[in-house]
Amino acid sequence: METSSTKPVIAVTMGDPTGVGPEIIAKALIRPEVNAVCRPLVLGDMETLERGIKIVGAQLRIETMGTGVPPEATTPGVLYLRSLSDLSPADREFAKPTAAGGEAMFRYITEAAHLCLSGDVAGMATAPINKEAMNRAGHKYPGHTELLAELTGTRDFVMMLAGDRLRVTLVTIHEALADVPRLVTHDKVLSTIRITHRDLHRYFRANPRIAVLALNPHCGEGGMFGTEDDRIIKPAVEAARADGIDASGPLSADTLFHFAVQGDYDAVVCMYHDQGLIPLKLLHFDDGVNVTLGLPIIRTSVDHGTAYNLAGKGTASERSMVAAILMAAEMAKQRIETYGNAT
Ligand SMILES: NC(=O)c1ccc[n+]([C@@H]2O[C@H](COP(=O)([O-])OP(=O)(O)OC[C@H]3O[C@@H](n4cnc5c(N)ncnc54)[C@H](O)[C@@H]3O)[C@@H](O)[C@H]2O)c1
Ligand SMILES: N[C@H](C(=O)O)[C@H](O)COP(=O)(O)O
Repeated sequence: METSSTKPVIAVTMGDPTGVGPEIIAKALIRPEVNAVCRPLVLGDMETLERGIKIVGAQLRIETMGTGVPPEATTPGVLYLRSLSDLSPADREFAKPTAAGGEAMFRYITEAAHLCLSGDVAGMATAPINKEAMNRAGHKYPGHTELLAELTGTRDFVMMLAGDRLRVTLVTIHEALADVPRLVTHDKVLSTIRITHRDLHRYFRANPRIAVLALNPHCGEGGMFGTEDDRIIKPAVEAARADGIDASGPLSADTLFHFAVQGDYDAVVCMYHDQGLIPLKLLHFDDGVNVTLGLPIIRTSVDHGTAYNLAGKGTASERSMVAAILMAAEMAKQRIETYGNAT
């Protein structure tokens, strides 16, 4: 069990074996700032990780662990691995994800979640997966977020993408744009605001200032460009304010981010995926972190995908992977200090 005196163990899932995950993990795990604050335990495939280490030229050797976690005094230059697959060369061909690879991705994620729930590790950080391949393996989830919500029995959860100048949370995630107006309901907006407030308060700052975006241009212009802002979003913000949450909105999305990055808000609640992720990745593509709020476990992730055009070249940036691991370790430290344990 984690205690405040030890560096937290963070499970790092390898993700898609045909993407850049193994390479950015190898690059991240030789970074001194990572090993200074946590003990990474990689969940993945031995041969795929060996290949990633070789491609990036990292001074790392793999030490496999059937059970257990890395020792409190980890050895520099060691990648501690729980090997959970034995993929064939055909399933490890760059940029050609397969169903067997999708099954392996699913296994890495589920094992990491179980280790978090049992308290064996303090949190998890995920490398990118190919959702379509995981679906081809029979696991019908839009991504990690929904799978982890099911594994942890979480009904209300929120995707947050965070950098040091901007944090966005999403009312709707991987939905067709045509479906968004129907999915932006009073309860969903209010629940997103509440979870954003609760977890920002828990992990990042007291009484966070939360901006809530309008769905329509210029907040619907009095109904000329849509009525969801007045009819649905405004009452939800009012209900959040009645809870004592410092929420403002609905606010016009085209100008709000200018003020948010100046520090006027601690988070921006966005109505749909690209409304929030375009400005976030414009500003923080290199160092942004995807955090799943509302779960009983700590989960962070890179803010990018499998980068197939870079897979095997050793050129993909590890900065977001590093930021995700560091954020998971910081959140775990906060939790251990507050509650005595990380789960
Ligand atoms: N966290 C995740 O699991 C996650 C996130 C987004 C997309 N995906 C999946 O990844 C696959 C490809 O998606 P996509 O092409 O839309 O997005 P992508 O992020 O893989 O690629 C978009 C662009 O960003 C570049 N890029 C991505 N990561 C980079 C890095 N670390 N360093 C340098 N450049 C980087 C890529 O080279 C590409 O030019 C899809 O299957 C998608 O579902 C997974
Ligand atoms: N929407 C995320 C992004 O653009 O980075 C990404 O698809 C990850 O989703 P999951 O963490 O649920 O796989």
